[in-house]
Amino acid sequence: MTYSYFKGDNARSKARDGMAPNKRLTLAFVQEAGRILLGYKKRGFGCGRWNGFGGKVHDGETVHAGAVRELEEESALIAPKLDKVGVLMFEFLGDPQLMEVHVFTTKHYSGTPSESEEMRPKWYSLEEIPFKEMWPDDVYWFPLMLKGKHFYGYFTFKGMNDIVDYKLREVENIHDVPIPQGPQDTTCRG
Ligand SMILES: CNc1ncnc2c1ncn2[C@@H]1O[C@H](COP(=O)(O)OP(=O)(O)OP(=O)(O)O)[C@@H](O)[C@H]1O
Repeated sequence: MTYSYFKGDNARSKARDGMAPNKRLTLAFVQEAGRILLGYKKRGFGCGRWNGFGGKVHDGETVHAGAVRELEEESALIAPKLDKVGVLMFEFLGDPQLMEVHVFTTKHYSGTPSESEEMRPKWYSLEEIPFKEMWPDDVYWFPLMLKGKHFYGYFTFKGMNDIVDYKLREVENIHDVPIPQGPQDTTCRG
């Protein structure tokens, strides 16, 4: 039996036999009264979409530390007190590796948003969030995040644009949510 353990965060992730460990990523949103900071992804995964700031958690780094680091690298904002509010799992049909995205928010930061090689930041009023130019899952869970709720979601994608199945629920405490390893949906999709 092969287990692979990750350091940090509340739960150890382990990979079942022969299964690739999840890709762990962060996603951080800075909010102010009536507005939210988004970044236009200039390259790589999600290129051409508006999103929060984040990226891969490094080996030996906690998820929280990864979120703080990525936010600073991509937006130049320093926010050491990010609150974890959500976990989003993404299955891309045909890919045995799940993406595990840890979502954070904060209203406390220092610095001025500035463009990085990866992201172009812009404040959006809460009425003008550009969902059509964002990942298609965002429109489902953003309302929970904006209401200050904790949430867990599992989205199954076909390609980069189509959600073929999803589950989303509000949770009492995001730190107690078990994180699946490997695709969970056993439905036959022909
Ligand atoms: C599928 N639906 C999705 N919905 C909302 N957000 C999504 C997402 N899928 C990925 N994300 C986020 O997109 C960023 C990618 O980051 P990504 O560029 O891969 O990471 P990182 O900066 O480490 O990359 P490089 O080192 O430049 O390769 C990262 O915040 C991640 O949470």
